[in-house]
Amino acid sequence: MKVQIVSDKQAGGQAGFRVFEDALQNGAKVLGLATGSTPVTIYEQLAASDLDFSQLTSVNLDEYVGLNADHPQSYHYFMQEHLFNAKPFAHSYVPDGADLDAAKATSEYDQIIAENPIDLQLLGLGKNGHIGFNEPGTDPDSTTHKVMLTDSTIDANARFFDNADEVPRYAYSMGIGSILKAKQILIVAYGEAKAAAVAAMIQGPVTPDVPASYLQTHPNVTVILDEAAASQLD
Ligand SMILES: N[C@@H]1[C@@H](O)[C@H](O)[C@@H](COP(=O)(O)O)O[C@@H]1O
Repeated sequence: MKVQIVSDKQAGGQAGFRVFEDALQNGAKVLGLATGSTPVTIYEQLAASDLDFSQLTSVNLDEYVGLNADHPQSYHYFMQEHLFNAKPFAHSYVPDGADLDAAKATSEYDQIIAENPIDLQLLGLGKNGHIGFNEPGTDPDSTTHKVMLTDSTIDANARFFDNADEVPRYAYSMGIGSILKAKQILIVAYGEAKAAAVAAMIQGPVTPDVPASYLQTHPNVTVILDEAAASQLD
């Protein structure tokens, strides 16, 4: 894993932007995208750049089950606001949270990933070491699946909703196995609250207790951290 430590989120946005720029220069055609607060500064840089995504495909990691694409807290809506309005792709895929038939929604998404192998996958990191919505205990070979969110993830995401009762209890998420198939992975984390998960991801054992630790098994991972997120590394 290549670890890059930056001063703050703005510098992280620039560093992340350069990883995208290099990937595009090297011919990347399919970008795996993520939501959450962490990628926002990268999307600001991408949106303001002269990079052209109009011939590319994006594939997002996850979506809440039960939210329509036009719900302001859906990940569809987030992507529209933070990137796609400014930089439309030829095709953008996000799991269909409005489809309550989990077997159908997840198998259709696996088909999309199979047809669009991901060149660069962007990831944020959950405080409990989750990636996408792959909570601790998830099978490392998992493909797209329906996830019951943990209380810690519901609490962490409650800030985006009027109250915790409104946070959906389930999500569709690409699996750890799907994520590890990407040719290149960029994972970003900021702040003290992520420090323990960062140390476990990079220096701990590879274990289902820390889904992000499986990134140690991937040959091309870049990690961007601010100093607070890096503070528990040896
Ligand atoms: N499903 C998302 C993850 O993809 C994200 O990485 C994580 C961290 O979010 P944040 O970047 O806001 O800290 O939260 C959510 O659970």
